[in-house]
Amino acid sequence: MVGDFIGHTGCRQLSQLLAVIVFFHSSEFVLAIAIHGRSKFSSTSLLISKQYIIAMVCALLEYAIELVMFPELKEHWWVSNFGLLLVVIGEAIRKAAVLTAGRSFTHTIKIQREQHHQLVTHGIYRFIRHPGYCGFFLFAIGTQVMLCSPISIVAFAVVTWRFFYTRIPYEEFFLKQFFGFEYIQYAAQVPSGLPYIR
Ligand SMILES: C[S@@+](CC[C@H](N)C(=O)[O-])C[C@H]1O[C@@H](n2cnc3c(N)ncnc32)[C@H](O)[C@@H]1O
Repeated sequence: MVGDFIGHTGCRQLSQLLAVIVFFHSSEFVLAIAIHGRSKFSSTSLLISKQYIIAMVCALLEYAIELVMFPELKEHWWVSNFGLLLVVIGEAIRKAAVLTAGRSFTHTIKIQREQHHQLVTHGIYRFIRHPGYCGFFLFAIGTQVMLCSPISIVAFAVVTWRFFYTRIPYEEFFLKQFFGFEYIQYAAQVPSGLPYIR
């Protein structure tokens, strides 16, 4: 019934979106529990905020309007498949970050150093200072490229970039307090992993 209304293209692109979103959030949740334990569980581990839901609803609205008014826009399969590739690369980078940093990777920014908190500079952190954010950035844009939604591609890129533009200096303020010169030296040598963020 719904399939008849949205057609083959809509069915495929929306089911791909649902699959990657469900995989992203459930794997973040499972990894958070595996690494930090059930006692540290909070809804933050699901990474679903009000702003995130609003962004996704707006993206779905754009998709629905374009699917009806400009259906040919959604038929650019090489664009859509490139979006899926971005999603997969983004996921791989992010999960590599979570697994490499282990207990040092928390979903909320630590403002006080905990005993187990070690500076991580190996694995993927040798090449990028913020692989978790870089991965999410690619993932978020990839979801909209996958849907061939031009407005949401730009909106998701701008909104996530702005979010990390303020979050990274805040996070690094505390990392410098925790690890001092070691972090300053590390930050001077390794790029953030996000465009135009030093
Ligand atoms: C959501 S994680 C994100 C980590 C990192 N910004 C990234 O994108 O992969 C945030 C927590 O990771 C910690 N953190 C960030 N970089 C770190 C590093 N290189 N070593 C240890 N802890 C780090 C911060 O103190 C913060 O509490």
